[in-house]
Amino acid sequence: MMVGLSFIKEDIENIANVISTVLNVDVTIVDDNLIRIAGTGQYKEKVGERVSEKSAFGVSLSTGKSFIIENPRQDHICNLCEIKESCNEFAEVSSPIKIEDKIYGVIGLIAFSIEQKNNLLENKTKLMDFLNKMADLICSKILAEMKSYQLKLEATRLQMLLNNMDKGVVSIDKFGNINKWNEKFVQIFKLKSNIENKSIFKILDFITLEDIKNLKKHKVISFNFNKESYIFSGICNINPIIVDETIKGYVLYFTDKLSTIKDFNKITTGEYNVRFSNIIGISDAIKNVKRKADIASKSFSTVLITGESGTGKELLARAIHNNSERSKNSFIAINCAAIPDTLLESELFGYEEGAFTGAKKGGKIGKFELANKGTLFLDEIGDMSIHLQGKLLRVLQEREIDKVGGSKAIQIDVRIIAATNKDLEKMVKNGEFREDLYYRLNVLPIKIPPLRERKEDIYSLVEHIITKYSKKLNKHVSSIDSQAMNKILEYPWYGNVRELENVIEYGINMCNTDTIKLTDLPEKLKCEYKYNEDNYEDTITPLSELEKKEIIKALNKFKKFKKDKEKAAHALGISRATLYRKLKEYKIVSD
Ligand SMILES: Nc1ncnc2c1ncn2[C@@H]1O[C@H](COP(=O)(O)OP(=O)(O)OP(=O)(O)O)[C@@H](O)[C@H]1O
Repeated sequence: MMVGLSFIKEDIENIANVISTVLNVDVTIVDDNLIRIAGTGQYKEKVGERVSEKSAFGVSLSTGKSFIIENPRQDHICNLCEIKESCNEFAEVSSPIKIEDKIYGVIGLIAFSIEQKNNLLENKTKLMDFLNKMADLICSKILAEMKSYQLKLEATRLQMLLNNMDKGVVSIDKFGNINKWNEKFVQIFKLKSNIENKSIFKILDFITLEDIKNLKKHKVISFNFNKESYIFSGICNINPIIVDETIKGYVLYFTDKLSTIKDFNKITTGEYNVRFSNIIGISDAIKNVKRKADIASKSFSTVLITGESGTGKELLARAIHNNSERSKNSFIAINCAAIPDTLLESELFGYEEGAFTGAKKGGKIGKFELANKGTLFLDEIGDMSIHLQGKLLRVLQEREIDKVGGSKAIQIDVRIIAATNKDLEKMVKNGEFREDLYYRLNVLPIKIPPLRERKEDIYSLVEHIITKYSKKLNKHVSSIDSQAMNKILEYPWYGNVRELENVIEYGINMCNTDTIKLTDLPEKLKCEYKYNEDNYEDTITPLSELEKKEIIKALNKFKKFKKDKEKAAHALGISRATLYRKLKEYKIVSD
């Protein structure tokens, strides 16, 4: 502990003056380094100088004892003193300032006249008593200083800890008045002026007295903070400070919703961390796709990925994002086909509180806002209604969004990657897709060819999928035999890599050795099922085979949706019961 007499210099000077006035003698006080820190009379000039170790002060400091030198120069204590000969003192008292065993300094009283000497010696006992009291006073000042120094140190440590947190933190009293906060809090809410004692409800309007009133357990609030054109979407945790069963206030901490989502994504699945190296394939076609994607990742321009279902469009979009400068921010994906048009609008753009009946309290943050500074992946863009296409076009042109029920536009910085398995050009010709939007999206087009056009990729994909699913299913399958592999190579893979994954997953489940055999594969692969685009027009395909093919196509198309069978049956124009009967009839395995 670094506290010494010099910390309470002002108090020491006052005490020295008091003693001097009361006793009519000169007073000098030295610290534990024998530095004079206070002095009256002729010692005033000598403050700051060091006193000799061999002086009476030095002896008091080293022995912890009090002395009264009645006859300076003759007293045995003066024997060693270097300035003995020039000493003009008439008497001296020196008394150590002690707290337990630690000596902090010495108080000295000096008489420079016979009168002062008599004064000192006549009241010897009272004097020592008074000096001890003064020493005690100094000690209590030192202890108080130590305490406040410790508190200051503790407070600085705590503030440093708080400032180094990645969360914004603020503490308020039970009426909502701010008393402590960290730098991050000021940063995330862009606060400028001093906020001490200000009401949290005025600064952050998403928190109300109702939120904290009588709150005994912790509570979480999801919020959107909007200030000028700045948007911050986050999560606020409110924790009561309870001392002796009474609520004394609350500590609130704030986290960024994006980072929470990102952390969640990172934790729950490795898929979100896709790199180009995770896109498997050796064909020129896939190499070309990767080359274009690499270029796209270094640009801000909109990317349009086309390809049949299951070719890896989303995988590629994630890899582009992760390889781009935006990788530290969110990748938000939305499937435009999976959400009804009315809902899609609020999913994309969000809405303000009270925008319509049933609008949630606090409003809703749209995907565009969520993806701010990151990437928004608009999957199945071909399924977006003409009405929303218009709105999207405006966002792409203006780089700002209008929330439903919102009064002002919000600036956004989002990189768009769109994807579709539809022929957008054809849709444009048919008036189903806005031409202007098509050109806005198609800045950097990347087409992923279907798997059947790059069969050489199948080997490495199969190997990759076996490893992935073996691990996932906790099985020890490591290879596939040539008969099974040949069937896989022959199969047309309308569902592309997703279908290949399903088949291999099925095979691994069925397999009871370390090698997948033909018998482990689903029935659909074992029947003669040839697809030849060149002579497709001449070949007559039995109707049953066509039917089977369309059923498989429909199953694959709707596989990842809820109620997939119902959707497939609807698309095929048959009932669900008929679909199940046909699955049985054609021995189509489907989960
Ligand atoms: N080249 C590849 N390497 C490794 N895995 C792949 C590859 N292509 C696709 N996949 C895998 O296939 C599955 C389907 O991919 P993804 O969902 O990206 O396809 P998609 O084209 O977006 O499909 P849809 O159009 O139906 O949404 C995923 O599990 C993905 O990991």
